[in-house]
Amino acid sequence: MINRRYEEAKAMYKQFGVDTDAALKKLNDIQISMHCWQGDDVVGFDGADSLSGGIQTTGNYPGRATNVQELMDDMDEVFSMVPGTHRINLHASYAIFDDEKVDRDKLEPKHFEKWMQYAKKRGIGIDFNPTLFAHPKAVGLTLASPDESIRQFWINHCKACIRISQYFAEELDTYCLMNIWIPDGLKDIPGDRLGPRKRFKQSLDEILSIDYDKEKVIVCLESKVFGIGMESYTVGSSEFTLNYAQQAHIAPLLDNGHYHPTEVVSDKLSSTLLFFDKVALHVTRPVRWDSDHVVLFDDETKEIAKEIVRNDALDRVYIGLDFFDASINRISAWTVGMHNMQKALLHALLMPMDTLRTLQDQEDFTQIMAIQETLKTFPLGDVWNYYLQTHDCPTGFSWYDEVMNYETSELEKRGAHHE
Ligand SMILES: C[C@H](O)[C@H](O)[C@@H](O)C(=O)CO
Ligand SMILES: [Mn+2]
Repeated sequence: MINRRYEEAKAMYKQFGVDTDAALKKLNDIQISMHCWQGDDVVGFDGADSLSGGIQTTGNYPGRATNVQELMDDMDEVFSMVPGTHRINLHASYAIFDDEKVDRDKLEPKHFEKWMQYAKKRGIGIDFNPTLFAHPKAVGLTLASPDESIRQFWINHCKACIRISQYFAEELDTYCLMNIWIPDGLKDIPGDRLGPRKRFKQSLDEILSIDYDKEKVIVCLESKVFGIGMESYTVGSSEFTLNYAQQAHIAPLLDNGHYHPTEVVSDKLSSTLLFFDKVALHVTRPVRWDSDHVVLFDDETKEIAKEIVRNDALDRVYIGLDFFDASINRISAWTVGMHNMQKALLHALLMPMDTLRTLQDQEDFTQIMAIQETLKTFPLGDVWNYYLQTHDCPTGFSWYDEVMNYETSELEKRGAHHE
C-alpha cells in the first residue's frame, strides 16, 4: 500500500519535473540538531532550582527526565521514530558530575565524557551551548555585567565551553556548533544603552581570543528582541549580533522566536546568506511571544525550509530546534518537531524551484501562484510515509502508539511532576 501510493505520488510530482527519489536522497543527508532541553524542561543537571534569563517553560505533564540516563533513553526513543542521522544539542548545564561538582567557569571535557560516548556509539555529532542563565551569577547582566568579577566568570565559562566543543569535535570527527546566547537586558528604559553593549563586545573579543580550531568549532551568536523581565532593552539585539558576527568572522544564529511579531526569519535568510558563509538557525514556534511552542508543519516553517533549499544552502545553514513544552508528552513534542522540520524540508525539496525562479523573472506571477497552490494538496504525506518505511520508522499515525507505549512502560514509572 505504502509503495503503491508512493509510485502514484512520484508520477504526480513528475508532472512538474520533480524527482521524488532525488528529493528523498537529499533529505536523508540533512542533519537536524535535536536540543536536549525539551526532555527535562531546560532544568539541566548542575543543580539549578529554577529557570531564569527571561525564558519560561510552562506545563506539568508527567514523565520529565530527571537524570542523564532518562534523558538519553528518551532521546533514543525519539531517534527511533525519526528517519535519518541527526545531531544532539547540549547546554553546559547538562554536565555530568561523577565526583566533585565544579562551577560553570571550571567545566572540563571530562564532565561531558558520557555525552561524548553516547554520541560516539550512535555515530552522531554534538552541538554545544554555554549556559548563561539559571545560576546565582546570572541574576543581573552576565557578559555585559558592570561587575568585573561576574563578567570574568562568564568569559571563563564561555572559554571552557569552546574547549569542550573542540573535544566533542575531535572525538566525534565532526564539527561542533557552539552557540552563545546571553539573556542580558533591562526591564525598563535604560540609563545607558551603549555601555552594556561595549562590555558584551569586549567579553566576546576575550572569549574568541583563545586558540581554537575554527574548522572544528563553529562559534555562533544568537540575537533576541526581548525576554520576560527584559522588555525594554536587550544587549544582544539583532543589529549587535549581525555586526559583531560579521566583523569577528563567526556565524549569526537566527531564532524565529526572537523578532518582532511581523518579522520573519524566512525573509532574513537570503540576505544573511549573501553576507555570511554559515548561518545557524533555532527553529521554534513563537505564539504571541517567544513561547517556544513545538514546531508545526506551518507556513513559516515551510517558508524557512524553502529558503534553505532553493538557495542551495543546505551545507551552509545549520538547522537546530529550540522549543520546550511541558504541557504535553515530551517524547511526542520532540518527535512532532523533528518530523515537522523534516516534512518542511521535504515539502521544499518537492517544489520545482528552478521553474518558479524562471517564472518570477518572466513576471508570470499567475503561474507561480497556480503551481504553488496546486502543490499544496499534492500527496506529500505518501512520500513522507514511504521515507519512514524505508528507515524502519513507524509509519502513518503508529508513531503515536509507540509514544503511548513508552509513556506506559517508562515515563509513568518516573516520580512526581516538578514545580
Ligand atoms: C535554551 C536555549 O538555548 C535558549 O532557548 C536560547 O536559545 C533562546 O532562544 C532564548 O530565548
Ligand atoms: Mn534559541
